[in-house]
Amino acid sequence: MKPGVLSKTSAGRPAPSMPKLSPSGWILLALVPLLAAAPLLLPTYQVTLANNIGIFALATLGLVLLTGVAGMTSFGQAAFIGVSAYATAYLATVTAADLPGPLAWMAGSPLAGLAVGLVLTLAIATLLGAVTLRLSGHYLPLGTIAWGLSLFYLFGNLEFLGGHTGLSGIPALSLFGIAFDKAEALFYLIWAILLLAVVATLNLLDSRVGRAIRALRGGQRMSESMGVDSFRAKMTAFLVAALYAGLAGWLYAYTQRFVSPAPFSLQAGIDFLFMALIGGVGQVWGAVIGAAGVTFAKQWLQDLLPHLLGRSGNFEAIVFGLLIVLLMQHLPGGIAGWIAKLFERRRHRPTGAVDDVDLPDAEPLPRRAMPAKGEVVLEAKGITRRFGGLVANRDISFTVRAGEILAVIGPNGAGKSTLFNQLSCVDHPTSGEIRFLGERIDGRTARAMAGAGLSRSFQHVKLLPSMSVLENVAIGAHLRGSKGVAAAALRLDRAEEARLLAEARRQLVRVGLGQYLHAEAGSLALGQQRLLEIARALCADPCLLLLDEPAAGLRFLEKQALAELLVRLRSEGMAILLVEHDMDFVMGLVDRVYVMEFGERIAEGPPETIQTNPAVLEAYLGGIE
Ligand SMILES: Nc1ncnc2c1ncn2[C@@H]1O[C@H](COP(=O)(O)OP(=O)(O)OP(=O)(O)O)[C@@H](O)[C@H]1O
Repeated sequence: MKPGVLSKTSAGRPAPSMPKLSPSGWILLALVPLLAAAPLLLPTYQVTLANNIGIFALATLGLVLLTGVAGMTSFGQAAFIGVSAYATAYLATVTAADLPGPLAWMAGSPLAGLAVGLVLTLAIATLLGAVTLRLSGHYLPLGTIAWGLSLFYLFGNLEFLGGHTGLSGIPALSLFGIAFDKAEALFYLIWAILLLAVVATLNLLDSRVGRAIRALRGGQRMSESMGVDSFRAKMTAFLVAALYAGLAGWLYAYTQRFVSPAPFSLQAGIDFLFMALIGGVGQVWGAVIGAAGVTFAKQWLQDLLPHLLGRSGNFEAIVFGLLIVLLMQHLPGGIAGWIAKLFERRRHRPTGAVDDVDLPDAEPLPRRAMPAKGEVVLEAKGITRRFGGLVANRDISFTVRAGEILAVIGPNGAGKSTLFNQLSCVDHPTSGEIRFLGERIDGRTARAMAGAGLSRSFQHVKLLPSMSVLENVAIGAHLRGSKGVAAAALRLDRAEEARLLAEARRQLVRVGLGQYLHAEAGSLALGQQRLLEIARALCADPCLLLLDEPAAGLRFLEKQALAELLVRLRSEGMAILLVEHDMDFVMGLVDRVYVMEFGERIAEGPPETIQTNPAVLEAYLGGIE
């Protein structure tokens, strides 16, 4: 075993003697020699087809990230390719005299075409993203449709871009003295870029930023509460997708040596979505499979159908549509998803993220300064929350101190959830103040509070069921890392990533889930999922834990384990506030109880006095056993 590498014996499995190759590693190992030999063995016609597949796969890869992983549907991928292809074609065909003086050097330069194409694509994506990504629902798909349509007509109407006839006469690509004038030479360039993009995407998904992007599918309330900037994560996915489209556009211009508006139409944008869907939504290799599948299927239908149905109609589109419907019905995860299902023993990494390798024994992350035991951590001062005429919380005041557990109880509709939402900064009081470590926090965002040391769990468990337990918990440590997209794509984040995962493992061991690190989170029992949420909250290194009905749905032994954990956390100086229905659980555990009814306080004190308080017994109709 390598020094500095922990075996998985803590997870109950034997220590492997050498690092294992990931499934993607095996695919690459098999693919590289095949790709190296392909142009030498295949006829030029098929090499050209493979070049098209490579370019389509690059654009589809962006959609896999954007639509498959991050859950944002875009019809505009073809339009992004068009921007870059036109920029490349224009600069490749324009003469120096036609450009303004300082830009004259760009005429005929493929690298200038690449740079301008990428800059334009990213600038437009930034603008479009800024307008649509903050909006929920159908705004992004609609925005990309509008953008795809308008760009298509723009290309056709701009005189200097050749109008509907397009730009032709693009010279063969020549880079650093190497001529890419034949399909075979272009093949190596296209597939090298594609494989690099695949590896960069796999790396990105297997990182702190990648987890933030993948967490978008689990609902933003959860990820924002863990300190993830959802808008930034969306923008990252959007820009990476646009970057791949930009690269595809540059390659397209030099492969076809001619550009016109038709290949960048809305229809083409839809075709790219089909490629992503057929290949496998969320599967990085699905981009390659989808691009190849759709290209071959279209080719095959074009050859076959005229023989079967005659030459009078365009039947390919109809048969192709039917094939897609059938495929989606029978293989909703696409072809790559189906293959992954066949091969993977545990399907917990749909995006090809962290492989089942040992967790490095990393240096612990720095911890925040914790308040001294007894110090007031949270203070509610006269909180009132009105919904129109309804007063859900009226003049609520209490404190929670470091090393103390406070339970907020009350019958249904008492206003507990409303209070919890305000304390966790998801909602804000109509009047009154909330102070955290002495600072006023009402009005702040849940994300800001995650950074300040307030961490929470959810009444209805919010996790990413197809992600591993370890990765789910590592989302909690998001703010304790700082490496960005480039570092992740280039694998320069490994030391930090090791520390984040080691922290996630430490918290999982702490809550008693140490043997489930690599299990799919969705496969855990509800009680274990609640513990996972607590481990995720602890990963943020909080000084205040807000737990929303943590014992709901738990079996007796699970409740006992949870109570033991909370007692341990309290003894370590954690301030804990829990909203709970389960009286047995609360009374045996907490230091103080705050009882609400109809939005108001009816009692407050230690469990012993609360249990015999007449107002409380009355509120609970029948009393507490
Ligand atoms: N967004 C809202 N708009 C209008 N009324 C609301 C809203 N949220 C809560 N309420 C009302 O506020 C009151 C308190 O609701 P709340 O969900 O806080 O109670 P609770 O004690 O958490 O109940 P339960 O134990 O059933 O979850 C209820 O009458 C509820 O209908």
